[in-house]
Amino acid sequence: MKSWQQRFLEAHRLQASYLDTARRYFDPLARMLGDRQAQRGASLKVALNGSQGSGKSTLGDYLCAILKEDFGLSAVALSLDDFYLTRAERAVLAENVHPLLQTRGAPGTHDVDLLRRTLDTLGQPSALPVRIPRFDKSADDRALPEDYSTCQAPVDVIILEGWCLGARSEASSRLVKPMNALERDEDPSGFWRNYSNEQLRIFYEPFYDELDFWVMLQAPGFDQVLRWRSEQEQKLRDAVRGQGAGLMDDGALLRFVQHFERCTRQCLRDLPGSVDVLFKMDEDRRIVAVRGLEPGE
Ligand SMILES: Nc1ncnc2c1ncn2[C@@H]1O[C@H](COP(=O)(O)OP(=O)(O)OP(=O)(O)O)[C@@H](O)[C@H]1O
Repeated sequence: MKSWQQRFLEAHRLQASYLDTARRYFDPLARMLGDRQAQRGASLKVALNGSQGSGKSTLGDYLCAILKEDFGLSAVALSLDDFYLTRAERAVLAENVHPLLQTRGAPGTHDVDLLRRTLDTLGQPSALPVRIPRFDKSADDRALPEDYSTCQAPVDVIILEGWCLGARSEASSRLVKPMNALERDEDPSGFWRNYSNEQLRIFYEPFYDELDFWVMLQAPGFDQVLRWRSEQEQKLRDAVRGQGAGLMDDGALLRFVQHFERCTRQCLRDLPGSVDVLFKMDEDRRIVAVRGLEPGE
């Protein structure tokens, strides 16, 4: 095992078996990204979609590490979650558009313009390090600029991961029937989901055209997403050992996940056919099928 791999496993508290998966699937993906970047001769912007808890940020970090250590390329991984509108901006939307927009998550609660500017800046030579926004989930607000991370540009490979990255607007006829209790009880007129849908059409879809390469970690289904999310919540509870004020119980978690359900289901249904590389996963996050890439030995 290489020393950077050892550091990676320790930092992510992963079993060594992650490296078996990586050797077979993620190393060939890194090679592919390196080749694409060389062909472009400029920054390669990679989109990584996967439902909540599917392993996106872990994969993003792994790809950055291998691209740097084994391929000598500069790389950075960003999360769409770091580009949520501030709490105050969402309060204005909640007041003026729909109360559900106070909750971060659905399309319409990201600052797509800030995201686009950040990615562009990371692709251009710059004398000063580029500042990358960070969202503080415990405060439910964007962190102060002095707490942003920084990165030296230009970056060869920029990886952007997000659970709704790639979600597209739908025909309004598909929005009529509520998908869950949250939509039925808190958005009976459908105004919230139509607003979100319009945001996808106007802001997110044009942004997708600026991304060069698409990867998806496909969960086995939406029910699994809830299970993964509650596992994560349990780990957080264990980590804070009883001081878990602000952490969600099962009812709160179910309501929270319902904010994401429509887009997550849509991505699971529609994205697999259009991404460059697709990894299908089982409930233990084992890769059971792959498309768009020749697995290694
Ligand atoms: N290939 C894998 N095999 C086993 N466990 C994994 C794998 N990838 C990630 N994990 C574990 O799954 C959990 C979720 O991973 P991660 O945080 O990367 O997911 P995510 O998609 O970024 O989640 P979120 O959307 O909630 O931020 C972590 O505990 C991580 O260690």
